Amino acid sequence: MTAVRLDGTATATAIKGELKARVEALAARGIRPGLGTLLVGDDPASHAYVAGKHRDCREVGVESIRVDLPGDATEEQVHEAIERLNADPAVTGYIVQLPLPEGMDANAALELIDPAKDADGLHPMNLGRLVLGVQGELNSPLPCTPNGIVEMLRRHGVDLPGKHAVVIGRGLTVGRPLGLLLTRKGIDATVTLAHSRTLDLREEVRRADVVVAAVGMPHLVQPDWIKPGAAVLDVGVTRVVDPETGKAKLSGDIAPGVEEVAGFLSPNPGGVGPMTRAMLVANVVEAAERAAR
Ligand SMILES: Nc1nc(=O)c2c([nH]1)NC[C@@H]1CN(c3ccc(C(=O)N[C@@H](CCC(=O)O)C(=O)O)cc3)C=[N+]21
Repeated sequence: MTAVRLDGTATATAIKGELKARVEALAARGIRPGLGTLLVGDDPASHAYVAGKHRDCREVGVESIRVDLPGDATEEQVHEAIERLNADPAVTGYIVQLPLPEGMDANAALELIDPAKDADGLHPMNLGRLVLGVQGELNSPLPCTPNGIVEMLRRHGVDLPGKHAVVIGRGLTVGRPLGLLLTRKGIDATVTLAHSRTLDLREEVRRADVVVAAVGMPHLVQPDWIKPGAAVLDVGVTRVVDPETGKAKLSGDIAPGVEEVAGFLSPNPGGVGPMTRAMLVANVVEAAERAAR
């Protein structure tokens, strides 16, 4: 048996097509959504991610505004850049690309974002609304990766109500908010949020109907951990240098062979990454629609 592929690239393309129509409807009313990105430093992975976000915007007809600061920028300069993005009327939504350089306080930066322009859904007010809105009734932007995961499962008909989801990783951008989203009324999964101190991770994963691995430990999840037919989503990425060739390649958290046991598999790359970017554009379009009402 081979798992059905949860194709994030194709799903994201479909979502972007739907967003393009909504952007055209806004344009007809004279409204132009614009995504800003603030990137500090020269991490090559972060540069590649940000470039992808601008490419997505172009495809959908959303304006994009790029602010890059050098790696030795001071915290004050970063905060000033955030204030300028808050004030710029062309920027209807924006993100502060994480991680910030060592020693810089990411939480302090996130708190400065105007919650109405928070395209990542990571401002404390929007995270608070995610906690408060048990039924999703508060209409606030959702963190892009969790939202992309749920949307991918929904579009592939993966059944969630009452099912047991094991999320591995408790980070700010994936695991922690995903646990909240999956337990929302209407989604209704039963969630185990596992992490580096979980005692018997294999046993937890064995009981899962849905497994989301977002830790950044290459090939952590093995085929004999998977309940036959489970949906498995690979979110973590690690750059692994091949000792023989010296070349870096990307490795996910899911080991080869899992596709023989799982019912659905979201690969990495080509899975949750493109979905994350599509949901970012969706947040910007939704914020513009919300502001227009
Ligand atoms: N404020 C903030 N918001 C984020 O959403 C955020 C962040 N910081 N920091 C880093 C992580 C990582 N992230 C990815 C997004 C897309 C791909 C993606 O599209 N990956 C492609 C491959 C792209 C490539 O090859 O470089 C794929 O999976 O197929 C990957 C990773 C967003 N993040």
